[in-house]
Amino acid sequence: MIKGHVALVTGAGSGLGAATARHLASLGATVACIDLTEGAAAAVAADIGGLALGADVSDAAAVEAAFDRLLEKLGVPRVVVSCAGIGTAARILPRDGSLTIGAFERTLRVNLLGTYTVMSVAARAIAAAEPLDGDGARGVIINTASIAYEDGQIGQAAYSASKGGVASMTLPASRELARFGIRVMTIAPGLFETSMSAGLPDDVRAEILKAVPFPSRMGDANEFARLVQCIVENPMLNGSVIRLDAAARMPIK
Ligand SMILES: NC(=O)c1ccc[n+]([C@@H]2O[C@H](COP(=O)([O-])OP(=O)(O)OC[C@H]3O[C@@H](n4cnc5c(N)ncnc54)[C@H](O)[C@@H]3O)[C@@H](O)[C@H]2O)c1
Ligand SMILES: C[C@]12CC(=O)[C@H]3[C@@H](CCC4=CC(=O)CC[C@@]43C)[C@@H]1CC[C@@H]2C(=O)CO
Repeated sequence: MIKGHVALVTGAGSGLGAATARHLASLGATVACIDLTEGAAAAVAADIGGLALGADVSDAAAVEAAFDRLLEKLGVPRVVVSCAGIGTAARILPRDGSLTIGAFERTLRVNLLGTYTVMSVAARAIAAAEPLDGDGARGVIINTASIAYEDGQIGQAAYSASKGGVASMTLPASRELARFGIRVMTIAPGLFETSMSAGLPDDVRAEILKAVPFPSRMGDANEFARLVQCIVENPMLNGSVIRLDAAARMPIK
């Protein structure tokens, strides 16, 4: 379902998404790269002979328009990987007494609604495509949560809620889309070396790394991409959330 097929990666302009787009291309897929930062998506797409699409995944109309262009240019993607997301630091009761409801809403809109929107638009197209094998497989959708969905730290209520929603969608989505031959899986990464984690203060990063048993280091984005490949290539992986975290359990803050 990779070599000779079309794949779609959101958040492909950076980090885990960019590594995944590159890896799928190296395995013979033609990859559409969606990102809010179209220039970043274009740089990756240019490197891998793919298609760059600028879209805000929290904007359903923008996602549909991007997907229409994808269908026109490349055809139906059989592998869809949602990496687009934001890391939000927002306490419920910040010291300045402000309310952080706007930060919560934005985080949920991008990380949860955006993931649902891409999954919905993609599933509609994949369900109408021809089956690829004797099982009747038509495609696989891989979403990205975070170990924060289970080990959320102080200041991560919004982020953890958004990732908890992504994780919780996995089983019902896989159950519903099974009849169309579409698998749904979620990866919950620990701490990986990307632009997003670069925003971690050094003391916070050091505390998190102390809680990473082995290998006690930040993950490499290519290690995330290799798990995507494993999921695509193993048809028995469906409806599950896989923690990719070196046995990490994040500390309280
Ligand atoms: N890096 C980590 O340690 C880590 C750990 C756990 C989970 N994650 C998750 O992995 C995913 C990828 O994160 P990353 O570390 O590669 O971050 P990153 O910031 O390097 O890449 C995220 C990409 O998503 C894009 N994006 C953000 N909002 C968007 C939107 N509304 N529409 C379209 N594109 C949008 C950004 O422009 C960026 O290119 C995110 O969902 C993140 O929450 C990351
Ligand atoms: C998202 C994640 C954990 C966090 O909450 C941080 C984020 C990087 C930017 C941040 C700086 C802070 O001072 C507060 C925390 C946070 C929002 C981290 C990037 C990846 C981390 C993750 O998801 C671990 O699984």
